[in-house]
Amino acid sequence: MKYGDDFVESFRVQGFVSGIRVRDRQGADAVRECWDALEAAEDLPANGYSTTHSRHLDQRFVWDLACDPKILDPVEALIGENILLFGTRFFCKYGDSGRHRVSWHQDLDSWALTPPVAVTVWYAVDDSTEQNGCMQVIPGSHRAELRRHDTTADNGNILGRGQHLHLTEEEKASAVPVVLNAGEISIHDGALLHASMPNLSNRRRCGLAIRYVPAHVRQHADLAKSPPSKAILVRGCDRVKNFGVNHAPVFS
Ligand SMILES: O=C(O)CCC(=O)C(=O)O
Ligand SMILES: [Fe+2]
Repeated sequence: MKYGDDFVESFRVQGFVSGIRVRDRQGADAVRECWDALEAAEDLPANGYSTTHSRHLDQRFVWDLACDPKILDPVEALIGENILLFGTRFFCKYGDSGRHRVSWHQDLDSWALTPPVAVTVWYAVDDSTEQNGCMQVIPGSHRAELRRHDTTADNGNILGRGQHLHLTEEEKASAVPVVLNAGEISIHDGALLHASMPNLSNRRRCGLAIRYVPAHVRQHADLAKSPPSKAILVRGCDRVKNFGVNHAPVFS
């Protein structure tokens, strides 16, 4: 099996994997063109960054990525065969602004999940490098407790609630960049400490975060800090229906 014990063990120890190619060059160009078109059609702000949520519900290219076996196969190896798509979000930082960034955080902080199990796939729409502000992660940090996040207003921080964590200098020094070519993904554990620094280049850096949970998790909607998820079954079966039944979008 392609995603066997070594793959799972590496994820268990490090809290992330990266460099998995899910679209060839032509396919990656097609995704980028779809994002370019969406950006233009909706006049998504180009004054530093743009971000938009849940576009798997109305954009076929996002839905197709979220259901692609090339993505679901490694996700299945990590969270099991019954998989709910929990959410999607574009994170796009434009060059030259040198200000917009994603603060240090753990994804699970917002979601009130029991058990706290979730993974985020980050699909590189553009090449993502240290110069244009690729994601940074702290390997192994997912094995500690979830931390209490501060929420300080800071309009350079792309995260909606301004949530952030203060890291020690030692922790920051252990961060590693997750460099990806367009068409590749990384996957990180919902408890992993991660961030991304400002885009100091003149090249856009767009990525699509795709979140998945196993069907057995429960969300305490009253405790969640972001809107409750309308999670959709994308592989396997859901016997418990903790999120109700949310239908897949239909595209004409
Ligand atoms: O795209 C980024 O810079 C950060 C993404 C992120 O925080 C996530 O995918 O969970
Ligand atoms: Fe995140």
